[in-house]
Amino acid sequence: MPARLSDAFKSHPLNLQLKHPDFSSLQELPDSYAWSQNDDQYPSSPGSFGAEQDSVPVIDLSDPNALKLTGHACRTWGVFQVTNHGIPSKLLDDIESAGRSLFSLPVQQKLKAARSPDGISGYGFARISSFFQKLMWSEGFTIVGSPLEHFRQLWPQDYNKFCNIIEEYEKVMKRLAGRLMWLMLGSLGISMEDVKWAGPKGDFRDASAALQLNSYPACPDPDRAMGLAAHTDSTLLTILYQNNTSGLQVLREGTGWVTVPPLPGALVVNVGDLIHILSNGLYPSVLHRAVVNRSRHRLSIAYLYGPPASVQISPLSKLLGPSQPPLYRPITWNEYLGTKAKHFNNALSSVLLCAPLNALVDVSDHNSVKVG
Ligand SMILES: C=C1C[C@]23C[C@H]1CC[C@H]2[C@@]12CCC[C@@](C)(C(=O)O1)[C@H]2[C@@H]3C(=O)O
Ligand SMILES: O=C(O)CCC(=O)C(=O)O
Ligand SMILES: [Fe+2]
Repeated sequence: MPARLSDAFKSHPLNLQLKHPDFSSLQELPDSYAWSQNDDQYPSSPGSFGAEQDSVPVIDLSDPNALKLTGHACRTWGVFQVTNHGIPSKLLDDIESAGRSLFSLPVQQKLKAARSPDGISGYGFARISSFFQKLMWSEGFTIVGSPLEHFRQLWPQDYNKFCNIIEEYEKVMKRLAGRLMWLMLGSLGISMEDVKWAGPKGDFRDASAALQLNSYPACPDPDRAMGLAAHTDSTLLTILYQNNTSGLQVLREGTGWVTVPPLPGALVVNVGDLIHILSNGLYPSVLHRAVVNRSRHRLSIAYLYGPPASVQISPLSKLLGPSQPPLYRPITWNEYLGTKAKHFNNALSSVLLCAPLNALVDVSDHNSVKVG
């Protein structure tokens, strides 16, 4: 029986089944949602006001320099936005309205499609909620494999229409993700023969993925609430569509939290932990979070892209040499998700092989490998 992404959490069930609130009925922030500095170990936003030059790179995929620009963005930021990506704006509108329709269903209806404690798909709080004392001001819906059964529960009449949108969205995102993989890896001098699991056509045919719909309702006390706590994605890369409301922030060394502004038609691409491992730390995964605001409902749709579930991911041999020993041990995607479920933001260091001394210090501004 080959490994399946949907089984990733079978041996890591979540013990807390949280009660789901009706956000719109809350006029005040309940204490269970009020975060203080201690609830999040990361610096709060000093911001980068006016620092025009310190903004997340935007890459036009039709630019002849896209390969170089992508490599540079991955080394220095771990995140960038792409334009001219070829995803039809109608499809982005459709997935946004599907998300809107889902989250505006009555709580009782949404709970019919609740994620089970050891499952990956369904409605609920973000999985990482279990690592925090306070609740996050958000709800999510995760799709791995067919959403048919859950959608039948949510929309007994219209489930087909929504299934078709998801299917189409996953199809085009898979293609874009493969293209982005080659821009990222190509920039490191990696080609098809170096990545056997990319398949005979190099199209990452057997890649797996999860689709995460995130909803952040308007919040009566946004400065004390957290939409989605700081994390890195346990993926090769993540392609994020955000509606016209800002909230995504990335942690930039030396600057603090930098907002990734929604640009009409653009998509955000994050470097995930598995590219961090593949690139032997040359492309560090980016720590990011979502904040909320007082007046606007925010939606985001994350396409979480990973390798075929049973492939062992390890630093690419072309990137290794006598002075570049492998920093990480081989690990499959499922195994990594299990590690994340146990160690959360220390998952990457738990895969670290004995660290050479020069990896413990900053070797350059942004290429440092953090331990612990
Ligand atoms: C394939 C994935 C990646 C997961 C777990 C599993 C399905 C849902 C993903 C997310 C989506 C929301 C943030 C995150 C941190 C979470 O809580 O659930 C992600 C997590 C990860 O990137 O670790
Ligand atoms: O909503 C956002 O902007 C971030 C979502 C995210 O980080 C995720 O789904 O992994
Ligand atoms: Fe994320």
